[in-house]
Amino acid sequence: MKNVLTIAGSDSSGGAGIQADLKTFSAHGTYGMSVITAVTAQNTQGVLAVQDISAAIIAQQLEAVFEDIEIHAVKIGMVSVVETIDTIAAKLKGYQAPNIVVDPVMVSKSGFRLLQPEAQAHLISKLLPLATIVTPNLPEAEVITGQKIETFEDMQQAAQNIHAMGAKNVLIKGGHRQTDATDILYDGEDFYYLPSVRIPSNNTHGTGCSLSSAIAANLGQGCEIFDAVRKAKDFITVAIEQALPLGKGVGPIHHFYALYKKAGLI
Ligand SMILES: Nc1ncnc2c1ncn2[C@@H]1O[C@H](COP(=O)(O)OP(=O)(O)OP(=O)(O)O)[C@@H](O)[C@H]1O
Ligand SMILES: Cc1ncc(COP(=O)(O)O)c(N)n1
Repeated sequence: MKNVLTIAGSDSSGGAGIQADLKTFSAHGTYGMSVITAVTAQNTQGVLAVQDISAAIIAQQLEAVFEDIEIHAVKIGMVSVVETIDTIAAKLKGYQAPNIVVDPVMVSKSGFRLLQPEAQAHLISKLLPLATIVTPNLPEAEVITGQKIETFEDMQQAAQNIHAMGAKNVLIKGGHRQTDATDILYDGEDFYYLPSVRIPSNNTHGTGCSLSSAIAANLGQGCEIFDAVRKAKDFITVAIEQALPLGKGVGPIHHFYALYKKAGLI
């Protein structure tokens, strides 16, 4: 059994954040752990409030898990503020954490800001150089690079620019494209297209969180980067196809569909 850690915010409705990450780790047969950076009061309709956790408690959560349990991969999601980013960067460096997946969460699907504007540059300078892979969606890639992204060529250019900022691998996600949902992986040498049709679903809450967690679980289990991303893309596509129409807004995906199906439970 491999052990995977998520460092992220809590989503009370269970569709995104820590809850999505832990479900994804379980669905991949890994042992999941969590360091909570912020608590959000959130549901399928939006984010009502956020309370950031203090840097001291974040540091202690990190110490508690790293001092005790071997960690094979780490996923970083919502980091909110500058102090949180500094704490995470220092601790991950100190513990020489392997297989770090950075999901540069900035704004929720419902439009709520989950990363303070003054923390954006900090995320780029402190977390990207630690990343085995960084997984921006199109708006996040636009903020990180300062360029407009519309075409596949734009996505490739953005991936190269983000790679130059220190991330070993870059996955530009295509979930915000109009025509399809093709993602592009860049490993510093080659581009790999992960094509997908656009599934006409409203229930895509937490897709980015779950994809990055699936990549972390796959890396923790020993996959090479392309395989880790390809398997995660297959996982997320099925989970979106079988998404759950819960709540009055953007519902969650079905993390366990593939597992239940294999076990003959559905
Ligand atoms: N409608 C869709 N059909 C097929 N795949 C999708 C769809 N929406 C998202 N995806 C896929 O889900 C993954 C997450 O992409 P997306 O761009 O939605 O991330 P995100 O905006 O960071 O997600 P979130 O902020 O909801 O966590 C990508 O692999 C993307 O291609
Ligand atoms: C705690 C937390 N982390 C991340 C997201 C992004 O997910 P989405 O874009 O689907 O709202 C979120 N809504 N909440």
